[in-house]
Amino acid sequence: MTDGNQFKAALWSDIEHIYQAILAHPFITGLADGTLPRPAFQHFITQDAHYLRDYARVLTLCATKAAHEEDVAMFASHSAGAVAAEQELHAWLLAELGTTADDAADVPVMPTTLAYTSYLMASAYRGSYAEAVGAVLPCYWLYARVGTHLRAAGSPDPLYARWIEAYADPSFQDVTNEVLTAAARVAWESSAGMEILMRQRSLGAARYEYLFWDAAWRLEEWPV
Ligand SMILES: Cc1ncc(CO)c(N)n1
Repeated sequence: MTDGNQFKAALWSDIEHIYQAILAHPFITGLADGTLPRPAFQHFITQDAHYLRDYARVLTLCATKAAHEEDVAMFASHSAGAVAAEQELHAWLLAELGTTADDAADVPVMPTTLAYTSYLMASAYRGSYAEAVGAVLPCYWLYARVGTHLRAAGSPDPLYARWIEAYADPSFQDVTNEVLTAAARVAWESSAGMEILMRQRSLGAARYEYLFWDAAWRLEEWPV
């Protein structure tokens, strides 16, 4: 029931402090200035490859729940195309890091990765279309914003620069804008109560986005 632009502004104001915390995190500042230790980057890419497998499934659930056929097609295409492009990038980065996507797939899914993908799965399976969109929106939005922010300075490390380029790329900005448009429309078509649930799902996902960087920085493993 809220106007689209107003709703987008509300969603961003909910998560902006998390975006600022991400930009200030040593993982991100290290990507930009090239000081991020390679093991932390490898941990991140390895866990992100696990993440993307479930993320693709979650996007198909968004497609299934969508009310409008454009949204069905959009989420199905992101699940198949956009995620595949990221997996290709990851396979290339893993090769440059001296390993392979197959070997990375054998590394256990670490606690934060499991928590985040479980959160997305639960939001999409159990929630409404609005809640499912709320949960996936920060995945797009924060990466698009982080990529754009980092591109301004680039990175002296060629692998980190390549990663930054992928998310600053207009194609990633385009898919993000498509989902923002869908989010604004579903809010407009939803009740005030559902808008609140959608914003809660988005805030939770944004918190996991922060934790995901932090887990890589800490080289998180299962303590037991
Ligand atoms: C954890 C995470 N969030 C968002 C994206 C962007 O799709 C990604 N690759 N990984």
